[in-house]
Amino acid sequence: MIVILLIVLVLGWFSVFRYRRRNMYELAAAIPDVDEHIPLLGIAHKFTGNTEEIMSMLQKYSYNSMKHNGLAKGWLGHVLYFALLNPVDLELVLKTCLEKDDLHRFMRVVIGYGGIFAPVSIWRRRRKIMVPAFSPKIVQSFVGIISEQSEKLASNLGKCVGTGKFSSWPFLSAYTLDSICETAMGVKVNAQGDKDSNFLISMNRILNIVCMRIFHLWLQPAWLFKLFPVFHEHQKCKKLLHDFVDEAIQKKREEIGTENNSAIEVDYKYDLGSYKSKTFLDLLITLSGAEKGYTNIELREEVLTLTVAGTDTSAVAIGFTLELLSKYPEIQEKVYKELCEVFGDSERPLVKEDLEKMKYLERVVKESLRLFPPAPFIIRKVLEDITLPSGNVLPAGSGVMVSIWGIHRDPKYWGPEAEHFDPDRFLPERFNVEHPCCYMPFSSGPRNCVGYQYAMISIKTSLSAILRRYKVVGEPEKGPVPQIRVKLDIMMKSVNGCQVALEKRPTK
Ligand code: HEM
Repeated sequence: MIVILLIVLVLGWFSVFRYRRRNMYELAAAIPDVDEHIPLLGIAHKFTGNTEEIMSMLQKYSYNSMKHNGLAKGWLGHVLYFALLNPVDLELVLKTCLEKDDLHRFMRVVIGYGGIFAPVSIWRRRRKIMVPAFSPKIVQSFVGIISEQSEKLASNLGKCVGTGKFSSWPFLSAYTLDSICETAMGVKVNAQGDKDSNFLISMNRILNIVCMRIFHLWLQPAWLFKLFPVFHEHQKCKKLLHDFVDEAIQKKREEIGTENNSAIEVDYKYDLGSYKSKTFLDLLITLSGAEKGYTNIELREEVLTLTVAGTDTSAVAIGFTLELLSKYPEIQEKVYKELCEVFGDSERPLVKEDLEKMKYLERVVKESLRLFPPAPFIIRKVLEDITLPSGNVLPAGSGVMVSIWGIHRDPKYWGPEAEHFDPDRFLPERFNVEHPCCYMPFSSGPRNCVGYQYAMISIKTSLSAILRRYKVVGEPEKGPVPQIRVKLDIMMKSVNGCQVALEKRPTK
């Protein structure tokens, strides 16, 4: 009797649930599926594999969506998602659906309401404060620090010359972390000098755990997550990151106080006193209204956001570019020739005037970001029904996965050679994509990446420091389509950790 009652109750609840969402089911029915669905689970069972398999599934769905004019749907259990890669439609989505998808909540647990993951109500004010801190003039004032860190990177890589293939990832992520921490907080983390840097280890580990939570349903509910040993590791890493940033904020507040009293004290542990240009932390304190502005917690959230948003993304871009150049030696030689023209016989570090002269390197980086965008998917929430220019309607309550990966490889916009590695497609006389959203490694619309100029400076500076000194060697690619195995680990990363070998270039 009790069993029958339970079944009736469950069926009743299920019918009411479906009835309330009838609008969603009706609208979804008009849009093709990305894959075969099974009852109740939809396509959720396709995401139980490792991070490489998950990435390959999302690539497959991007290609399937391409076949349906850039829009197809998939149910993850009761949650409806769309894979979108039509530039006209996605421009509207990125302009109007500003709320991030619920999956971002696992990141919020770690870094709070910093810009990139914040709900719209909080994000608006934070974005207004963040944007002026990234003005071209301010970003260019960081070239000195970035160049110094790039020289360190090149010198560290020197230890791997002639040792055969090695993973360049640990070198690259230590470089981007050091650069970000110095420009964001004015703190020398020295991850490049200390491969056991607690900050770097904790950041990598916590991102890895967050990724596991996103894809492993059993780690999602907070109460259940606490029962797993990984929870304690998560808390330990989080505490270390928070304490580190809090201490830097405290020092900075004291430093600003001392500066106001016109006596500058040097803190040797953090090296704040020797710091000439303003850090992002200084700027955020000032731009938010000094003492009446951000609280220490808000500052921590913003600084952590910059650290997370700016570290792996740029490191991934540098790594993919190195791997690509190792596969296409003739393209690498053209880069080297350009660097010889810019630097001549000198071994001097890069200065900001050099950046504009590296036109070919810039095209190589752009092409690398097109084929291997570090953030290949953006997921937004649909709060109200939205009619797309293509005529389809996305129902309220669904999520949209904008596939940057897909749009960058769609032959409809990039021609039959869309997947070829061809940096010269970015020559001004050749570049003629029909819509600006056909190329958007840094996203588009009001929530696009504020750090894109910073990223381009960091990527070009480090690559030039490496490629001036070393020839990057790999297995030459047999055809024009580069084959690099990728995985989704918050960012899209190379499975082999950007393996290359290095040969020393002759000294001038
Ligand atoms: C190659 C390197 C980078 C790539 C590919 C990249 C890409 C992106 C993407 C796709 C977004 C998401 C936008 C959206 O949801 O529409 C984003 C947001 C953001 N990025 Fe970057 N990024 C890079 C480097 C950086 C750097 C170096 C910084 C800071 C120093 C940075 C700071 C941010 C911030 C603060 C946001 C949040 C913007 C907001 O929500 O208002 N990024 N980035």
